[in-house]
Amino acid sequence: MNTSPIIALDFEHQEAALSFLKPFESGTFVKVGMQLFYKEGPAIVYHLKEQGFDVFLDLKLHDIPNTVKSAMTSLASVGADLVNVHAAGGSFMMDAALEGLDIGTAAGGTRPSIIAVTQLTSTTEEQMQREQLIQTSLNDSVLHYAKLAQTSKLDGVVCSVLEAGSIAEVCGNEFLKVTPGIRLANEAAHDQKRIATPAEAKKMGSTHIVVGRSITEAADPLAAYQEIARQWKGLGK
Ligand SMILES: O=C(O)c1cc(=O)[nH]c(=O)n1[C@@H]1O[C@H](COP(=O)(O)O)[C@@H](O)[C@H]1O
Repeated sequence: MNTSPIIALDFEHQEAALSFLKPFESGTFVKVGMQLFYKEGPAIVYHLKEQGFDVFLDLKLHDIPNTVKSAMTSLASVGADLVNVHAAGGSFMMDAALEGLDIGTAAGGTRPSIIAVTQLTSTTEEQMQREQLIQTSLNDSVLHYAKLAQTSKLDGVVCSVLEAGSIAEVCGNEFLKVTPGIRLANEAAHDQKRIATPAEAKKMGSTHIVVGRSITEAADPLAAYQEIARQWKGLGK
């Protein structure tokens, strides 16, 4: 899979997203999340694929197994390269998600990769313990979800850079560690709590980084993307 930084297209509508992407080469990896998908539907993914972009469709499914299975059957035909669910939906739900994707992938077509969100990068250990009543460390909770996702034969997880190393030790280097919460040094964290730089992500075992506002809100988004990609390739701090 394309290992370029994944740009989170958190825009209000298709025109804004496509106009933002004009300076970017085809082959760039982009993420369509809830905001854009709920507004534009599958058409936004068709447009991006037509223009040669790789697409992570980030809808974070979390429901009973039967519902997630049928939803994944529908999503399989949208044409995304990567989709996700919440690991907290449980192993039966993750099994069902994969089954649904297999059913929905047209004969001979390529099944999108599927990953599970562990603990959101906006969650701290203290908040997890207090609100979710999980009494382990945050790292252990993320690792537990990663093992559960791997047992369900998912392709990897969404986690923060801080947990990527221990997941690599337990689940292997091939298992995807897709890490949002990326910020350049001295940038505002906004609502993110478990953050790291692209260079740290590279060192600590991420397989992919997801970057939104550091690129989309930059004065020169292409230059910001190129600097992030340079650090991510191990070419700078
Ligand atoms: O699944 C995700 O992509 C995701 C999971 C997670 O734990 N944290 C997280 O930030 N994300 C997404 O990654 C993007 C991060 O955006 P920025 O904080 O602007 O870089 C957003 O589109 C989030 O929806």
